[in-house]
Amino acid sequence: MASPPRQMSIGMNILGLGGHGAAWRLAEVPSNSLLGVEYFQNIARISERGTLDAIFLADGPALNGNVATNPVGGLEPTVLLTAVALATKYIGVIATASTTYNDPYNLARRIASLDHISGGRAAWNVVTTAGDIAAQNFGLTGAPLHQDRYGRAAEFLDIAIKLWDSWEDDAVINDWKNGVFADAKKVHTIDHAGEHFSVRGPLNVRRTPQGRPVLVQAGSSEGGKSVGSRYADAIFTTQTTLEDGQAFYAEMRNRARAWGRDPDSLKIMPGLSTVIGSTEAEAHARCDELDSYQGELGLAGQIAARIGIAVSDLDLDAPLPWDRIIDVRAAQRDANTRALGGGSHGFFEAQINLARRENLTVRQLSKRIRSGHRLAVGTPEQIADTLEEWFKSGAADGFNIMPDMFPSGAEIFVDEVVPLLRRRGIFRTEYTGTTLRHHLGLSRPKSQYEDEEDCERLLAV
Ligand SMILES: Cc1cc2nc3c(=O)[nH]c(=O)nc-3n(C[C@H](O)[C@H](O)[C@H](O)COP(=O)(O)O)c2cc1C
Repeated sequence: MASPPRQMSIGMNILGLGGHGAAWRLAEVPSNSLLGVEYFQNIARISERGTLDAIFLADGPALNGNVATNPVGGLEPTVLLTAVALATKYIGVIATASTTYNDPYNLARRIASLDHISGGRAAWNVVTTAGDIAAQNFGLTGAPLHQDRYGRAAEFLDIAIKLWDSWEDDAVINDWKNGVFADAKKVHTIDHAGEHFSVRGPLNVRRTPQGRPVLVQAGSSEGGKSVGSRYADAIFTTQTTLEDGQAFYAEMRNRARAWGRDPDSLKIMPGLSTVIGSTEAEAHARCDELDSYQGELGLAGQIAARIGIAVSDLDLDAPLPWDRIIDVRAAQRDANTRALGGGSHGFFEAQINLARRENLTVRQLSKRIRSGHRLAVGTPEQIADTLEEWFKSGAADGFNIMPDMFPSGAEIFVDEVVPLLRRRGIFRTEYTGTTLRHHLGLSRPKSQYEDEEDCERLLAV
């Protein structure tokens, strides 16, 4: 029987009041909407109307960014997404949480709770959290070294998966007449003793509707790619050119294969920042208006922050200072330094690759990147074209969309772009399941302890 046509996955990344740093200046809603749930529930309903796979919340345990010029900060994602899940029925909810500044038991429990409450729509975007500001909220002077962060992340994920598996699916018997609630042999301690953690288990939350919540991973350094290809169900990434997208996509599938995984079990979802207008001129006018609030230095400042060079050291009309860039990259690659303040290699590479491939000046580069991701400014057809191109040319299985402003940017995408993707046969016209794993085309994993049980049962024969 012919397999169903390959369909792309789409997440809606709710970055504050919009993916553009100046969104709050033209805000369609008051900035204190970020402290309520209605704003996020509304965007989730719009996204669900467009049969998107999930909404996504980035996060970090620090007040990052300049509070003098931006409404930075925000509600904690797992708490907020619980309220969003209750206001929706199908759309997935992806919460970002750090492996560096959490402990496995509590975080595994929180995400499992969200999966039960949402009826199997929860995902955890696994980050190790770059930057020194967060570190200083947890008794450290600076971000731990890259390889230390990812070493901890790998062990953290091992534990979280064991905890989520610690109740077998048929552990609960609920025989109230005879007073037997569960088969205790099917609720397992995990007895983990490792370099960073020791955790007894079991989890005090039963196995979730998805078996395990979906694991998303964001971080494209060597460590990030290793952890992502080994554990993640989906990768949120940031390539800015089609060539780099294709290279990353192929590399991650090969890495997954090397871990003994089916490469189709790993969905690659690059970010895309969008500014959409009914005409190209209208889209650019909308973008220029937003840009005018940030000014060229403000836009260049975002580039500077991600490459670890002061904006005052950049000449807007010149290319990036490649000699300095090479030094930063060398320091970054030196496992014993904390170049970029421990910042993201992924964002660093994404920016310099675009600048180098197209020989862009700083000013030109700053017009092509928003929130660290590739920026598409144009009509709904042009947005659908670039999504289709990346999807069909081996650069993406889906995308994490970051509209310039909410809610209008989400509405335009859902009402104007989604119908085009459907007509092209590359996106769903309706939900055919109720869990996020189903939407993403992922199977429901068995508990690792079932295998053990099966082995013991077989041995006992
Ligand atoms: C696409 C993308 C999204 C990210 N989102 C977050 C985030 O929401 N919160 C966070 O603390 N780190 C985020 N990061 C950074 C990494 O997860 C992590 O902090 C890591 O240290 C740096 O990433 P790297 O592996 O690219 O160097 C993101 C990185 C990428 C590439």
